[in-house]
Amino acid sequence: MRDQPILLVEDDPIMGESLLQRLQLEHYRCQWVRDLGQARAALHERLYPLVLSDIRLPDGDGESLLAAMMQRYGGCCPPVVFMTGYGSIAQAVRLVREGAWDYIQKPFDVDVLMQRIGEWLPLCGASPDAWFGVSPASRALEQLIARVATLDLPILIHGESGTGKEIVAQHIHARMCQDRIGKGVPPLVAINCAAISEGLLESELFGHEPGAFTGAGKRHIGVFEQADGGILFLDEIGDMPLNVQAKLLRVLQDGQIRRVGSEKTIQVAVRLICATHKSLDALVDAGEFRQDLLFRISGVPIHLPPLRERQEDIAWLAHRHVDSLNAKLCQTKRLDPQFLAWAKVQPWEGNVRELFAVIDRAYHFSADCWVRWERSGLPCSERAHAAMSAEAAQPHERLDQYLARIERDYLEKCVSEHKGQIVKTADSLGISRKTLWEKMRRHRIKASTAP
Ligand SMILES: Nc1ncnc2c1ncn2[C@@H]1O[C@H](COP(=O)(O)OP(=O)(O)OP(=O)(O)O)[C@@H](O)[C@H]1O
Repeated sequence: MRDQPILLVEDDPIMGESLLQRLQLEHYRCQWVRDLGQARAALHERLYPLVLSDIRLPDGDGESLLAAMMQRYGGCCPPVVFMTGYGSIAQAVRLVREGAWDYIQKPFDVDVLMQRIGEWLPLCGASPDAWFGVSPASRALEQLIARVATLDLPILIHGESGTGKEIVAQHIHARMCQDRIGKGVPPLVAINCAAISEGLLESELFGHEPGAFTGAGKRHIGVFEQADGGILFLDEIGDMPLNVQAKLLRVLQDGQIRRVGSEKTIQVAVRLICATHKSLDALVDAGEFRQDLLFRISGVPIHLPPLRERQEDIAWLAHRHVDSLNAKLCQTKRLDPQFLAWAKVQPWEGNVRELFAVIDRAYHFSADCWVRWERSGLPCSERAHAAMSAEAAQPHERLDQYLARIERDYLEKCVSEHKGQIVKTADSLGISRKTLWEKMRRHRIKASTAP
């Protein structure tokens, strides 16, 4: 939980600085913004597990912040706690009634605030739980999937390539596993109907007996049997030939399969999730897809919008992907805000798959700690230039704060890598032990940061 930054909205420089330092001392990551406009921009970029905000801001107040958050996230609003002076307690109480998480009255003991943050954060599970995205469309999708994940209905997912259809199937499988803790892991078997030749698809689905056809030397267990008791994910179902569709329909009606070359029927219990990027209705009209099969497989139809229609997800997905690359490669790279401004206006025809591939390239080619659009190898349109200029006009973090943050992160990483051994850490950094101690004291880094 401490890996996710808390958003601090505070216009008073002394209060803001001291809260920032204290939060960092407690090993929380924190992003400090000074007004409502900056808070809105920050909330647009990523999802925070907790927002700690002054109730009175230079360009608005608690009501405007809460309204902006509600409008942005609907019922999935990240928890917000207001810091309020004596004169605005009535307002704070009203805000809690309207959906704020809590309030704390100024002046407060910072130790008490830290203790309460420690209590609030584990309760803030709703927001970091976002697994698909933070756009209203993604949050609505997550809610729908939460409702249908445990129902015994076939699911039909429609969406362009790279929108995350398989991710949805994996999530439903994970939910199924949670429900069956202690009873073994149910299988999840995926097959791409477009990638298998017409002659082999039937055998891949239902299996075959030895000698069933030329080249069928050994018995083969098909994916229906492999997925018995779990989930079968049939990707690109729109590409399934009509004769196989007829056999699939029979299996779905009876719950029984017959291996190719066998007379014996086998009962299977499989939760079916189908996916396609094509319009199955159009295929039905064209006589290329059976309408009765379409009725059977579309118990719950789910549409995944393309990434360009859920722009708010871009920054969230991009940050998550960089975080996972950092974790895998033990790096501390960050996304350049200009990258995000550029990314938001790209068409992303390959959707999330393309976004991740571009980030991979920019990440690996970056010469410093920044993941920049210039390293993506893609051109910059006029629209993207305009978006980047607008981003550049936003107020930025002060240089001294930025440098201090970078120094702290780097020292922490080095101390941890050297398992807290000061002599080795100082040697690796090319500084004296005394300098290292002083820096650690200034940044409140403990030698016990080591694992
Ligand atoms: N919401 C998401 N969160 C995290 N990763 C995602 C998300 N959506 C897609 N991805 C990533 O994008 C890539 C493509 O996802 P996935 O294979 O699920 O898409 P798809 O719609 O099934 O694509 P295709 O139709 O081409 O098979 C994968 O690397 C996946 O991890």
